[in-house]
Amino acid sequence: MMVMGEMWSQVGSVIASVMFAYAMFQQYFPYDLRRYLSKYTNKIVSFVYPYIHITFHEYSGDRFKRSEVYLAIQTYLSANSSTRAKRLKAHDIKDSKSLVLSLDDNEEVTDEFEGVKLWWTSYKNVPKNNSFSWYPNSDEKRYYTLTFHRSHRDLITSSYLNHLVKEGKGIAIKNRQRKLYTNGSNDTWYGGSRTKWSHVLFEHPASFGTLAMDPKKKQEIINDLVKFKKGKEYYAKIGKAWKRGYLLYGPPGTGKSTMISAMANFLDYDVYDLELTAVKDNTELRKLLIDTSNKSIIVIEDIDCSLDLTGQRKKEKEKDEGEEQSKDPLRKKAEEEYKNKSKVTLSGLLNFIDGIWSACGGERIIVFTTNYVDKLDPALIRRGRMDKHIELSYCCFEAFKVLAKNYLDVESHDLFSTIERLLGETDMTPADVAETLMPKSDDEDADVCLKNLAEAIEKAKEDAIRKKAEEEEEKLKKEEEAKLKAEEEEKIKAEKEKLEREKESEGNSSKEDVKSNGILVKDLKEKGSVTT
Ligand SMILES: Nc1ncnc2c1ncn2[C@@H]1O[C@H](COP(=O)(O)OP(=O)(O)OP(=O)(O)O)[C@@H](O)[C@H]1O
Ligand SMILES: [Mg+2]
Repeated sequence: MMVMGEMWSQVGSVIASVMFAYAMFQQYFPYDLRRYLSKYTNKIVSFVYPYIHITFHEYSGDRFKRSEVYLAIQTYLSANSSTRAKRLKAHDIKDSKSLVLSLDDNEEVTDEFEGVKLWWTSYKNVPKNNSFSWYPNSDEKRYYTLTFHRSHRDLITSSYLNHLVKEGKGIAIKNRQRKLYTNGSNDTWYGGSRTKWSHVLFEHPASFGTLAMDPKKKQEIINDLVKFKKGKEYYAKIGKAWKRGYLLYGPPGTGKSTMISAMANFLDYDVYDLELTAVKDNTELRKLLIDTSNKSIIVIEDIDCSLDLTGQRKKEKEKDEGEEQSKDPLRKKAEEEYKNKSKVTLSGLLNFIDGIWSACGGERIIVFTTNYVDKLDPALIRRGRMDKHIELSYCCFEAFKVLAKNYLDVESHDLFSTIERLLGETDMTPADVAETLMPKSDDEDADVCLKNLAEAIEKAKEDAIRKKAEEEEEKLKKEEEAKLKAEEEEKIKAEKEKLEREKESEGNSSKEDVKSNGILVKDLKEKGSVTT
């Protein structure tokens, strides 16, 4: 026992001496000398140490975009090596059924390729931070290191890495879960800044089958999307970035947002819901764009609420519409928020849409929605930017038939002709029609719901007539008031003019007197009866 104790104390003192010597070396040897020595040490080490390391960082360049190779390695290792690793990280829940596992930080696994053994290690670098924080550091750098014997250099660098990236991407496509991304505020609650997009799984059930609109128009949109999806070579041939812009416009509740979901499901794309008011400036907008993936739809909803984007025309119209806009508190609030927070400009947004950055990756669809198409700057929605303009309007009979089939599973009914006539006479949004068609209890069957709808449209029609009459009355009243006001003003003006004229004529007559007096004085002077 004594011998063991002595041995440990000797080991301890050797370690202490080595550390002391190393500290002295660090402190007293000049940097250049240390670098020189380490160069030769590395050479000697590589002579006796036959392994090669390759490092794959998560972010290449200026942390603009996650490296695709890194992601492919992550997927490959998750699929192939997670059974062998001892420490794993559990990720997203796939289809809400199973966990996705990947290597934990600083964990090592082995892989084999054509009989050659290799080692993969995952690392996380946390930069030294002087201030203490309980919360995760946003500047963490992750990377994988691949280690293999130098005799297999060719096999690994040419065949293995290609095989790995291909496999990784293949697995990613197979496991692909569509996501709905959104850009919140880039400051987290603990003060750090993290990746700008955050996501949830995209699970909206809308499809073109359930979308209520004119079938011809619907088919046209579907054809357009199919052509776009298959158009990689065509776009390359004509020298255009592989992207397409859609402008969806129409009153609230006509299915603009629903159509975006239907498009995403049809194309099997991710959705990036871009909240412009949360984007600090044009640079951040560009960064967000670069950080979107291929096969995605980038959506900016209610683009008219972004004040500055309406450009010059807005300023001209401002006076006329100021009154009307200030009536809508929600709109006013959104506009104020935008004014306070965001410095994105119209030209920044135009660059976002068709600048050179938009070409990286390709296969992207950009969708704008608005309730007020006339208020947008023409530059923003011209063809080439917003290639296809789609109007979503009030519910027509064809659209109603789709809703009746969806909500009640009914394709024909006695009330259909009445509903067709009524829908032709009044405006009702698909959202209102859908809501009325939805059974509210188990007792409500198709007959009840359709009857409810007919009544609702009838009522909407009466309301519309009453509203129109009221508006007409209001208009007449205003016109009458304006007329009276104009007459009053005219009267006052005439009165004023009369007074001025009178004053003038009074002035003139006194001038005449002076003038005639002057003549009189002149005459008398000439006659010598007045002396000066
Ligand atoms: N054309 C439609 N086809 C099927 N359902 C529709 C349609 N339009 C509206 N709806 C129904 O009404 C609801 C509201 O529609 P949606 O959110 O798509 O309207 P919107 O045009 O985006 O309105 P807003 O301009 O207010 O954003 C949807 O959840 C959907 O159930
Ligand atoms: Mg909407």
